[in-house]
Amino acid sequence: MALLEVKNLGISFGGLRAVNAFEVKIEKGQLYGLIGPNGAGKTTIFNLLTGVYKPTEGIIKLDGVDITRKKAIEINKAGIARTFQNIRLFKNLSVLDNVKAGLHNNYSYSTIEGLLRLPRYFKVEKEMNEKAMELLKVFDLDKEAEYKASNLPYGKQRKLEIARALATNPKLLLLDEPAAGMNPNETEELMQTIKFVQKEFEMTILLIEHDMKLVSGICEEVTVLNFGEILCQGETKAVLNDPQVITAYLGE
Ligand SMILES: Nc1ncnc2c1ncn2[C@@H]1O[C@H](COP(=O)(O)OP(=O)(O)OP(=O)(O)O)[C@@H](O)[C@H]1O
Repeated sequence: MALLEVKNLGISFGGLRAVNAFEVKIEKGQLYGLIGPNGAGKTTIFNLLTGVYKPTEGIIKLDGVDITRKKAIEINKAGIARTFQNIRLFKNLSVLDNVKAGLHNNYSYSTIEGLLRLPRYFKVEKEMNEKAMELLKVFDLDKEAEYKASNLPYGKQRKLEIARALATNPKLLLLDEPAAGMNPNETEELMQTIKFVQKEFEMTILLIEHDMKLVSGICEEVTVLNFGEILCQGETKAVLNDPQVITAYLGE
């Protein structure tokens, strides 16, 4: 059974058909790419998968469970986490607290336990600190744990966003243009990090990306969208060499 199975997904905004008949099957542990020109509908698909938008039609199944009409918070709890095209960190919180914010899905104490600083509060806080530091180490951000998130350089802010998404303990991680605004060295490092997350966390990852080096370097399969429709889908190398894709998208 595929971890993510999407059938006949569509959404219209007024007269605009932003996504039409979108289908995909992503297996557990796969690294999958979603590509296409600006305005093709990629981010809209992420918004549909995460419950930000409700589809006009179609079915979304995560691990066999229909999550199509669930609320965003329920979908996150069911196991889908994401990062955004424009970084959305808690800028004034520390790097550590940003990751801890993601951990609240899985660690909790009651308001009373928190207010009265009961033993459970200290136990849970200690566990959360340890877990958050573990995650920060993975991303080589542990030395900056106490920095304000907004003071991190751009490439590190992007990594922190991924760390925070992983803190929610997802089954599926959605990355929206993770390499946007990065220089080639940062992109290269990010590619290694994404591969590492896939292996180390046995994570299933769906990413939107314009950087073809990144896509061909790490994605096993891709779907190319064009005007909201699937143009081509399958093994990355074959898709990127498809004449239709080259003409419509790569422009070569
Ligand atoms: N809330 C909305 N209301 C109206 N139109 C929308 C809405 N969200 C997206 N669209 C439209 O849907 C189409 C697809 O947009 P989308 O942002 O998904 O494209 P994209 O492939 O992610 O593009 P990019 O690579 O530029 O981020 C665009 O024409 C966009 O203007």
